[in-house]
Amino acid sequence: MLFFPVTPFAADGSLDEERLAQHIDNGVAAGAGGVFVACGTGEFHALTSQEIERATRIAVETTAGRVPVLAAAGGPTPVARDQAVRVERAGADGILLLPPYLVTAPQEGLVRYVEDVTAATELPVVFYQRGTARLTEATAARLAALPNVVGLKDGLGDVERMHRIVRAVRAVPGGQDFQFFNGLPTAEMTAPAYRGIGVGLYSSAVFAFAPEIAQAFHRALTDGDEALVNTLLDEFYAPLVTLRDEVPGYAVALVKAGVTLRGLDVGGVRAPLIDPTPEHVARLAKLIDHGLEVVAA
Ligand SMILES: O=C([O-])C(=O)C[C@H](O)[C@@H](O)C(=O)[O-]
Repeated sequence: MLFFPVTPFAADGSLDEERLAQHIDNGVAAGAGGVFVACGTGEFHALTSQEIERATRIAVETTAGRVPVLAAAGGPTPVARDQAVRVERAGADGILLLPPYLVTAPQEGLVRYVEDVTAATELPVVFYQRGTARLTEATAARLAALPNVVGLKDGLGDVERMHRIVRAVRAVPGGQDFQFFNGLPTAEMTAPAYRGIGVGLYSSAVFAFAPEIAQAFHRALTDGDEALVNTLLDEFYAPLVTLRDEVPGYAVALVKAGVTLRGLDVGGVRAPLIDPTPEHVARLAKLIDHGLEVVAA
């Protein structure tokens, strides 16, 4: 299970370091195989580079070598290069590189962006295609051939594009070792389809607040327990996605509310996201209770 922790904020809006350490420790104890700190679920878009470095250091200290830690870098090229240097200095094992935003770049420019950022670090890098960064299979194969690019995480949900990318990268020498991740919001919902195109790894935001449910789903999918996969999709994940889709940004805000519901107060989200309404939190609480009942049965 790949764990994408939230970033807790204190009442004054600052990074709550103690709670971040506790949250990460809880996730590792619950069986996380890797920690991706300060990424999408961790409100990368709302953090300063100093906070990203600090959060990475906390993740490294808390995990203490038990599992690898990857941290985010992204945005404008110089900022992303600086963040790459910072997370390397903080002890991360790898980087999740988020794309530049506000621009639609040509394929050549995306390659140049990844080259420029990866040149600032020795760390292995996973590129996250989402938003306006949409790779062709030829570009993906070029990225996969770069010395420290080890993986591609997909946040677009264009299955045909991703299928073409997987096939193109796998066909080049060394491409068999390249890692693909399903990084869509509430990735379990698309996990069966992505397995079908050779993308077995996925990031689970649900793991952050209901590791029991995320683990049970992952086991059921791996073991071919279709009945449990379908029950969890129908009775937990699909209604969760319905709730998530009612307000933009809930893919993150609901996760944070879920962590607080499970007993660790991680505070609210930073603008421009908004916290779920009390009615939505109550719906989330019910869903979590039901999901836990299903996996305990
Ligand atoms: O960068 C991120 O935080 C993600 O993409 C991870 C999420 O875990 C996403 O896959 C989800 O919502 O399940």
